[in-house]
Amino acid sequence: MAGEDQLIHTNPTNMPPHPYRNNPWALYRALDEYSQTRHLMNFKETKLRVAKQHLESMQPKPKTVIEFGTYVGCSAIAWAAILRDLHGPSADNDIHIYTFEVSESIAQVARDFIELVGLQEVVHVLVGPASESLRGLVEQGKIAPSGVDMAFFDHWEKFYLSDLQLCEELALFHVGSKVIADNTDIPGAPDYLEYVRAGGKGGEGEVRYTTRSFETEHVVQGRPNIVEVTDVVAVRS
Ligand SMILES: C[S@@+](CC[C@H](N)C(=O)[O-])C[C@H]1O[C@@H](n2cnc3c(N)ncnc32)[C@H](O)[C@@H]1O
Repeated sequence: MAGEDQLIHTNPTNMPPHPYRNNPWALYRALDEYSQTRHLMNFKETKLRVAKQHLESMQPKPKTVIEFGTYVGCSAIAWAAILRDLHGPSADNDIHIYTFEVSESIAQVARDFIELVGLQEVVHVLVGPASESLRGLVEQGKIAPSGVDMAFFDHWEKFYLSDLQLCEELALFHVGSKVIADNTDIPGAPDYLEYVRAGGKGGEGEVRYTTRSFETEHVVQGRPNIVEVTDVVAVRS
């Protein structure tokens, strides 16, 4: 090999490794930092900390997360990193993040980031309205009844309540599952909050919840932003 051929061969292999390759937390932090000065919708680090504590306290350890609203994959990458930290990298084929994004072009950015950090076996991006994607996963047997350990709501707030009720209809929760929701205060999801604060639909044999609003260090419109953490305390009988 000589001349041009040699250059082509050695150049890429001599390049320094990409700083985010196989490093989910480094990419999450870089995106979070970027979001502090530029437009990027993401579940901020100060809020993620609250959610992370809840996930770490779960017994048994959570393995399956569904996420409503992927955008560029920042929070999906964080959920996968948290689960991998909890179970160790050898458990990659046993942990799953299913994340739903309506925009194909945005989903492609997320897939590229997910691949860059080496999480393509763990994070599954599904394109289309979240409710349709979720039904599809259940029909295909990819998510079993009682198979969701945590559901994260971070798409458009008008869908929070109906999509939570779809999870109930599909019997996805078990006692101890968590439902975490962003932006319930601003822009606001009042019907969702009213529902979880009432403990659910009510009535014999229905899914029941307890819920708490956690103030975070992330300030929006002069107030600490809320993360709503809801526990499933009873499932449909
Ligand atoms: C706030 S961003 C998600 C941010 C992401 N969870 C993160 O923290 O990195 C909301 C995303 O939800 C998507 N979305 C809104 N409604 C949706 C729906 N019904 N089904 C699927 N995706 C939806 C939007 O296109 C947008 O990309």
